[in-house]
Amino acid sequence: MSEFAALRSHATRLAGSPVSRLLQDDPGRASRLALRVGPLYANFARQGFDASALDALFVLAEDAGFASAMRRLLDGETVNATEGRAALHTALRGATSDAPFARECVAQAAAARTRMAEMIGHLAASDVTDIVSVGIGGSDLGPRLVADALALPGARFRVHFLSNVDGNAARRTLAGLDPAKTAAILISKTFGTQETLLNGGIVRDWLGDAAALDGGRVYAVSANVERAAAFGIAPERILPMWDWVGGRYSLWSAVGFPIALAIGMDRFEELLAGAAELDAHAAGAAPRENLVFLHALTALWNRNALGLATQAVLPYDERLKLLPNYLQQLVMESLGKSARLDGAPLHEDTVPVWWGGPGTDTQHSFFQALHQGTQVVPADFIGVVRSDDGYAQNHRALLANLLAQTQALANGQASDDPHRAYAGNRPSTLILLDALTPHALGALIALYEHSVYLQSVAWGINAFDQFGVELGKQVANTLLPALEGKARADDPVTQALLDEIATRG
Ligand SMILES: O=P(O)(O)OC[C@H]1O[C@](O)(CO)[C@@H](O)[C@@H]1O
Repeated sequence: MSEFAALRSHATRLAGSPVSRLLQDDPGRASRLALRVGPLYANFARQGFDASALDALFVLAEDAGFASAMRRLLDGETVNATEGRAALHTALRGATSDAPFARECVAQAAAARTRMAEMIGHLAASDVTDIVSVGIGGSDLGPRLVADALALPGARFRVHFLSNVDGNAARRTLAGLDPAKTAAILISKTFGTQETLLNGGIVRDWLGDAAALDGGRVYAVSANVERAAAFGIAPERILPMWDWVGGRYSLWSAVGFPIALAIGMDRFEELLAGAAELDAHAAGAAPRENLVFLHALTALWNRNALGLATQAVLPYDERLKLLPNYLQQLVMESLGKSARLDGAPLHEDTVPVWWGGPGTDTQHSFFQALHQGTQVVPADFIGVVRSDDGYAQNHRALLANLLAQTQALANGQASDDPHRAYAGNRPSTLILLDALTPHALGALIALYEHSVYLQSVAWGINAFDQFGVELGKQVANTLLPALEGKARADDPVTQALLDEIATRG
């Protein structure tokens, strides 16, 4: 029997044992299924596995080679086999390997940070007050999340993010900004992304003569210096990216330039240190004490043993409201695959659909479905123990709601009235940050990065390519002439739609 089949037989055995019963039968469960790593605490006691199912999960971890896979990642081996590359985002935040290539990458990352700090100093000495960061996907979501989560009132720079090719995004972003006090950063690993080039052009034109102030107010972060230079950005204002870092794993690199501008270089370094703490833990902790292993195994349990098709992420902190958006790319672009590394088809389901939003708002939108819908949705609840917002009563209410929801989802409540009955047994993991510091956020994001990687290892897929997004881009390019009326679409439905647009346009 395969490890996955073994998991399913445990799920069948446990079908009549809801989480509330597992907790009754095993009073030590609430504390035994909890782990702490630095600023993170995670409790898995409300997930549906018992001790022997957990044993089976750790057999899977052993057979899939979780520990050696972590080592291969950190040592810079070619874990992105379909593109023949390493995925050394860990080298951006600390020296966790003695492998020569990994050490060389650590040095390159440090040199880029030094240049970035110099640029920040230069901007700080200017009269620039606002920064427009132009990028999309991995060149946007991470910086946007972290800047939004950690920027403090009264920061030296206001940082704005522009991603969508919809011109309304540019119009809204630039409204109210003064070109004489604004600098722009174009972030694109390839410097070939349609959205970023179009929006970058809009911002450059909007800056007008101001673009040349202070020796140049348009910066780039890219692995393609030639294309960035052809766009008109001087090489001394181009920070590097490398093919050994995937876009969605790149916020720790110079892609984090807007983060460092928003929160300061010192706090950016703290963010990296938090991630490095998780890197060391993931690579060094024993399997049973390894938070990353347990998080990944829980995801595999819910997906492959229980067959649950979606996963919610519910941050109970307004500052983390963009975390679900960020995780959607990290998880679904990494794990949305149907072919194994060797090209063979997969016989297990891979990524569930990730979705979510911040509590308590979402309690008043989609939580009804979590409590009484016919689909069981496992959830990661994320809370912050200490808050410095100055509203202690609100914070207690926030935490009370967080704890109440996880409890109600797990335990349910019987009623003779089916409309008022709660089935319970809805799995969740509760992750608590001591406080929302750069260090803790770095650790949290690294936890998800490594959990995603280990899930890919269990499924035998590549977490670091994204060929699935290419076809749509190619088709869109072929349709540009059709939208100008200069060509016809090959596809009859698309042509009918083009005709409709032409009639109404
Ligand atoms: O940084 P680039 O090259 O502009 O790419 C942006 C994003 O586009 C994608 O290729 C597809 O969404 C992502 O993987 C990437 O993060």
